[in-house]
Amino acid sequence: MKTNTEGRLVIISGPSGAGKSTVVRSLIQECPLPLVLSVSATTRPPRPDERDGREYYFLSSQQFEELRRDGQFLECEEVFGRGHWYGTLRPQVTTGLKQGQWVILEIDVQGAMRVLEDKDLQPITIFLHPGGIEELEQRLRARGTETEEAITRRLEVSVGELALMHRYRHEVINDTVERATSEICEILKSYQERNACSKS
Ligand SMILES: Nc1nc2c(ncn2[C@@H]2O[C@H](COP(=O)(O)OP(=O)(O)O)[C@@H](O)[C@H]2O)c(=O)[nH]1
Ligand SMILES: Nc1ncnc2c1ncn2[C@@H]1O[C@H](COP(=O)(O)OP(=O)(O)O)[C@@H](O)[C@H]1O
Repeated sequence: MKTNTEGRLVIISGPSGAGKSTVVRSLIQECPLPLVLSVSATTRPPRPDERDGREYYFLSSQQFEELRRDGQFLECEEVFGRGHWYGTLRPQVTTGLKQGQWVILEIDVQGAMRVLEDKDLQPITIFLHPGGIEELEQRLRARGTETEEAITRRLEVSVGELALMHRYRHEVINDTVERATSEICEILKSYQERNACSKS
């Protein structure tokens, strides 16, 4: 049983372009809980506005493989099947939880399913999506970070991801960043209250 001295694990998934990074950034700023983002490792190249250690730890395939062999990943996946690997670094999670933080994993659906296999972790699971494929496509294009081929691939993958939405405890529509942030914050606060009740 989790207690509120221990921190919680929070998984936020959703298709590429749903607004996960934007909403998570806003959540960490606005929500009065000790939230922290687990910074994943990836072999994909950084986008122009991304910094090593902030959005991701950007690693070579060899560095990633070494960490994998060393058991440093809680889970890792080749997302989008294009040779780019992503993984949750175990120390990011264990250190945060020990310090009483609520550690957010912004990870894909397959990675989330792997984390759910560990019955001790009891993550709060949230699926974020923009309400429609057309909106998703528009946001991906507006972000201007992907090639046409990458956008097509991401939209193809999103169909499979949306089909697994029912595996998440909460579904949140990112219509506006402010509203989605507020809804997720309320969801998380409801768990804090449950934790407090289970202590008495
Ligand atoms: N399994 C897993 N997926 C991750 C991890 N980090 C990021 N992802 C997912 O990888 C996918 C691609 O991320 P990214 O390249 O940043 O593109 P974006 O989602 O379009 O911003 C998204 O679904 C992320 O949630 C991780 O550590 N593990
Ligand atoms: N509620 C929203 N309404 C309109 N645009 C949004 C909204 N949330 C995010 N965006 C924009 O959509 C694009 C994708 O958001 P991003 O956070 O990068 O998505 P993800 O991390 O899920 O791939 C970005 O350009 C972002 O500014």
